Amino acid sequence: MTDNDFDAASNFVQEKPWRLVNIVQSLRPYLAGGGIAVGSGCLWGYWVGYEWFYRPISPGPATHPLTALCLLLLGTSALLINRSTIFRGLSTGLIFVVLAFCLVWFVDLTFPVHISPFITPFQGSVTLDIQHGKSNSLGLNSLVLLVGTAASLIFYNARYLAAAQAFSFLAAFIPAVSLVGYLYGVENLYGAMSLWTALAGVCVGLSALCMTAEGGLLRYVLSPYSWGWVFRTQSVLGLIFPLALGFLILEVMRLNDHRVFGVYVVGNIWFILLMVGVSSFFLEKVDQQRRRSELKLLEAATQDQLTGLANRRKFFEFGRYEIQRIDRSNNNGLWLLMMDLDHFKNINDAAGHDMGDKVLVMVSRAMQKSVRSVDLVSRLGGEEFAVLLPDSTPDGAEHVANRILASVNSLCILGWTDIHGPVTLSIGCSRITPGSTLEDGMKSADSALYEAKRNGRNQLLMADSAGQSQYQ
Ligand SMILES: Nc1nc2c(ncn2[C@@H]2O[C@H](COP(=O)(O)OP(=O)(O)OP(=O)(O)O)[C@@H](O)[C@H]2O)c(=O)[nH]1
Repeated sequence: MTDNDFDAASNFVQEKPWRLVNIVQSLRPYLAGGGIAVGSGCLWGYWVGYEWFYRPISPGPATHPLTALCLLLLGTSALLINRSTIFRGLSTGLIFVVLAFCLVWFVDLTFPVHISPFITPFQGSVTLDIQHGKSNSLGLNSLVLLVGTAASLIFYNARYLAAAQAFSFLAAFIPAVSLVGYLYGVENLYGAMSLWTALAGVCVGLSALCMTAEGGLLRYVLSPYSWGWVFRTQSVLGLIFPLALGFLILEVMRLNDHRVFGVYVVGNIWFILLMVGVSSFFLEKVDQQRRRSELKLLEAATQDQLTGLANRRKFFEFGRYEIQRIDRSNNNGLWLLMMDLDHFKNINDAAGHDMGDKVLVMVSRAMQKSVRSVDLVSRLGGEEFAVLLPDSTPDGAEHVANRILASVNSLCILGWTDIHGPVTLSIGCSRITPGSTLEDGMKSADSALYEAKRNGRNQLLMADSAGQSQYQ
C-alpha cells in the first residue's frame, strides 16, 4: 500500500464536518421571523383597517385573524424553542395555546356550533367581510398546517427528530401547494388560503423542519458525502423540472388542448427514471471506492509494509484457522518453520539501514518463491520470519526449508553479497499436532532454531533432532 493509497483510504474513513446541517439550522430564526412578520402584519391590517395586509389579492381569500394569531404564536414558539429553560417553557405554552385554538376550530368545522367567533380577535371585521360577500373563513387546510407545525415543535422538544420532521414536512407541504396555485394562477390549488397564509405557513413549517436538520432524513440530505450531493442536486432539479413543465403544460391546456396532460405525466416519469439512473451511477461509483478502500485497509492490517509478506497478525489468524482444520480433518498436519537471518545486525552496521531493508525485501521474495501457494510466509518482526505449511509431511517440510535455505544463500544482492558473501539464515521446524496450540508449535520450532544458531547457523534443525520429537 503506497502513501497515496493510504491517504485515499483514510480520506474515505475520516468524518467530514457536516457544515450544511449547521447552515440549515441557522435558517430557523429567519424563517420563524418571516412567520411572525406576516402573522403580525395581518393582525395590524385588521386593527388599522388596511385590507391589503390581510387580503393581498382582492377580491380573494383573506388570512383569518385566528389563523394570523396562530401563525404569529407558532413563529414565536419556533424562535424561542432553543433558548433557556424559561423561554422553552414559554414556547411550549404558546404551542398549547395554538392547539387549544385549533381544537375550537375543529369543533366548529365538524359540528353545527360556532364557538370560534368568541375567541377570534377582530371578529367585527370578519363579520363585515362575510356580509359583503368576501371570503374570510377558517379553512381545513390552514388547520392541518397549524396542527402539523405544533405537533412538529412538540416532537422536537421531546427529541423525536424523525417524527418532528415528518410533521413539519406535512405542515409546509400544504401551503406550498397553495403557493404553486398562486404561481400558476390556478384558483383550485389555493382555494380559500390567502397568499399571506401560504407564505407564513411555508415559513413556520420550514423553520420547524430546519431545526430537525441534525436527525431524520434531512441529515442524510445534508450529508457532506457524495450521496448528499446527489440527493441535493436531484432535489433542486426535482423542484425546477416538474414546476417548469407544469407551467408550460398549463399554458397549452389554457388553449383548450388537454392532450398535453399526457406529456406532463410521461415527462415526469421520464424525469424520475433519469434521476434514478443518475443516482445508481453515483451510488455504484461511491460503492466501488468504498470496496477498494476496504480492501486496502484490510491489506494494510494484514501485510508487512516493508516486504509485502503477511504480518504477525495474519500469521496468527491463518495459524489458528489451520489448527482448527487439522483438529477436524485427518490430514498430514500443519508444519511450522521459524526462521531468523544470521548476523543481520552486521549488515545494518556495515552497509547501513537501507541495505538492511533491501536484504529483507529480497530474502522475503526468495522465501515466497520457495513455497506452495497454500503456504503462508510471514514476517513476525525484524529479521524473524515464519512459514506455515498446511497438510504437509516431515519430508515435505524439510524439503521446503532446504529450498528456502538454498534460495536465500544464492541471492545476489549488489553492494552486500558481492563484497561480504552470501546471506544465510537458520531454521527451526516443528509439527503442530492435533490438540496442541500454535504457541506450542512456535515454542518447539524456536528451540530448534536456537539450537541451529548454536550449531553454527545457516542450517535447518527439525524439532525432534533438537531433542523435542513431536511427530511419529
Ligand atoms: N534494516 C532493518 N533492520 C532491522 C529491521 N528490523 C530489525 N532490524 C535490525 O535487525 C537486527 C537484529 O539483530 P540481532 O537480533 O542481534 O540478530 P542478528 O544480528 O541477526 O544475530 P543472530 O540472530 O544471532 O544471527 C537489529 O540490528 C535491528 O535493528 C528492519 O525493518 N530493517
